[in-house]
Amino acid sequence: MSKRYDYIVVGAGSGGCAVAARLSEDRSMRVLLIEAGGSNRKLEVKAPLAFAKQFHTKLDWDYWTEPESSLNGRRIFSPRGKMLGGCSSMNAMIYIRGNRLDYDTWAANGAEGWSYDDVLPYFTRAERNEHIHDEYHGSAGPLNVTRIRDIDPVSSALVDAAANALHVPVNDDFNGSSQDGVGQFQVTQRRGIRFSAREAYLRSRRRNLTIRTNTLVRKIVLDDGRATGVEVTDRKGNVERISAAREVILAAGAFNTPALLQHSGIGPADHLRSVGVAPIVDLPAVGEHLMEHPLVYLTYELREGQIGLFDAEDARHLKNWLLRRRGKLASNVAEAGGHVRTDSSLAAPNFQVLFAPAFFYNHGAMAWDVPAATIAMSYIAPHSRGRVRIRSSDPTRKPTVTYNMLATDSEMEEMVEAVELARRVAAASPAHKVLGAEITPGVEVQSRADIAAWIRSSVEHTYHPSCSARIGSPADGVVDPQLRVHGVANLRIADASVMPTIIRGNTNATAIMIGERCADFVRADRAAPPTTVGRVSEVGAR
Ligand SMILES: Cc1cc2nc3c(=O)[nH]c(=O)nc-3n(C[C@H](O)[C@H](O)[C@H](O)COP(=O)(O)OP(=O)(O)OC[C@H]3O[C@@H](n4cnc5c(N)ncnc54)[C@H](O)[C@@H]3O)c2cc1C
Repeated sequence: MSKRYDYIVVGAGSGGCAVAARLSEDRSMRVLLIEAGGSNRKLEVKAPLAFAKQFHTKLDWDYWTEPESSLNGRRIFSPRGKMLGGCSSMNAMIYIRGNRLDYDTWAANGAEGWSYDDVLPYFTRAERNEHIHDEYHGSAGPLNVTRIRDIDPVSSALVDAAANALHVPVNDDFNGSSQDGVGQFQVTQRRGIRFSAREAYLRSRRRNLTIRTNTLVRKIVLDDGRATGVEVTDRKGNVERISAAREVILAAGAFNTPALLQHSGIGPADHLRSVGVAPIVDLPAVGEHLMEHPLVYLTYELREGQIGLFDAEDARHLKNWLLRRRGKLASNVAEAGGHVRTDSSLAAPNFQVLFAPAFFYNHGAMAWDVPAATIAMSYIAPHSRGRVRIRSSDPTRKPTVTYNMLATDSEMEEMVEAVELARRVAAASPAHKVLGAEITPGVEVQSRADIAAWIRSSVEHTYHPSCSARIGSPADGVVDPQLRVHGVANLRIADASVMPTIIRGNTNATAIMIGERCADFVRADRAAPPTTVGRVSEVGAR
């Protein structure tokens, strides 16, 4: 072992930046933050509109699922940020925390200390909201939250149409007393530029916080049931071991965190043996229970007089953004939307609707040659679960990912109803004044069976993989409510993989909240007096 730190945090994404920064507030603690990717100082990271230009580049882990059995065997592209800030440097910047019911359900099902009232102080501690100053928001935290300044008239028309067609309120704060309704999204930006977890937590350098980029963690080093460090490959390909005197904290995201555990011998023992990894802790839930939000895109041509973001790459818009940080390049594409129910008897919204004044289809990989808009429906209360499993003992190979998306009939029923609901919005006033012909699914797709077939052939996801190393008992979970990995001392997880079930919303704010909480759990354990670890026994029984 070459170097010693008190804490090693693996992964500088949403959760990892938060936990590393908070732990290093105590200047006597030496913290090492290790990131496989490099800098996030790139135009396609900073300019909000450009986020999809990162896909399939070196900023992206570029995951693809295994063939999905309910989706005609399609393999689904799943980008993941590989740079400082992780996915918060790649995402669409929507700031949503989910629904109160999500957290209260976590707590009711055994995640003690994770009710909405428990987590709210951590959301507000992390937040610096430029506009809203009430008991639901923070104004002194590191994460800047604002609204885009130049919302497109198409987005505003779709908000009004949704309120009219669906009889839901216009809501200017989905993170306040109610998540229901439609309106403009809050975003993690500052003055027209993306504000990732790196900008939030790593801007001021601390002598006791070391950040190593372009360094891949291969596995956790275990010694007699304890995590004592990590094994890494540096940018030159050298393999090195680094030790942690106190704890190792995994924050490598919902795909790579369970993969790292499995490479370290922590996971379903039979599977580990089958790929040549010696099991050390048989923990069957590692990599199981993966959840994601299925998403479909309804797209429409715009009527004459509307242009949306179609001309955003014109030089004058680039100039406007470069000089004034305003205009179309500051758009996060999904500028507005909200939370709705396909069945009014549901206890909470089951869909997030997203309005974009642009043609956004197949992850932005396709273009339409006249101005267009998108109404996307994200299924925020799904049931299906997938899994993440390493495919070999080689830590440089990506694991297999299977979402098992829309595996139940009831989920497909709700998706079909969501498509019908989106069409009601498109037909309502004032949307019908800005939207022209439907591009996808297209007017010929009308029966429920045809809509379901279209969904199977085109559904994607909302980029929110979660729950693959969830809080739960050793039988069906990976970590306890203080985020300690079962069966291994000095090892925690602080990223989206610990969510017991996926929240009804976008997952960046929650991953950051988890990082904030993890730091407090670590600090509380450090402050606690040492407890005995031995047990009494009869001398003769030894
Ligand atoms: C295209 C896209 C759009 C999205 N839009 C939104 C949105 O608008 N709003 C929202 O709230 N959420 C959005 N999300 C989701 C949200 O950003 C993520 O859920 C959140 O950032 C996940 O945080 P995390 O800490 O779990 O993981 P990540 O942020 O993914 O961090 C994991 C980090 O670990 C690093 N890492 C992984 N393996 C290793 C290893 N072996 N060694 C060293 N480092 C490693 C990775 O490179 C990465 O930096 C989006 C995501 C994407 C990809």
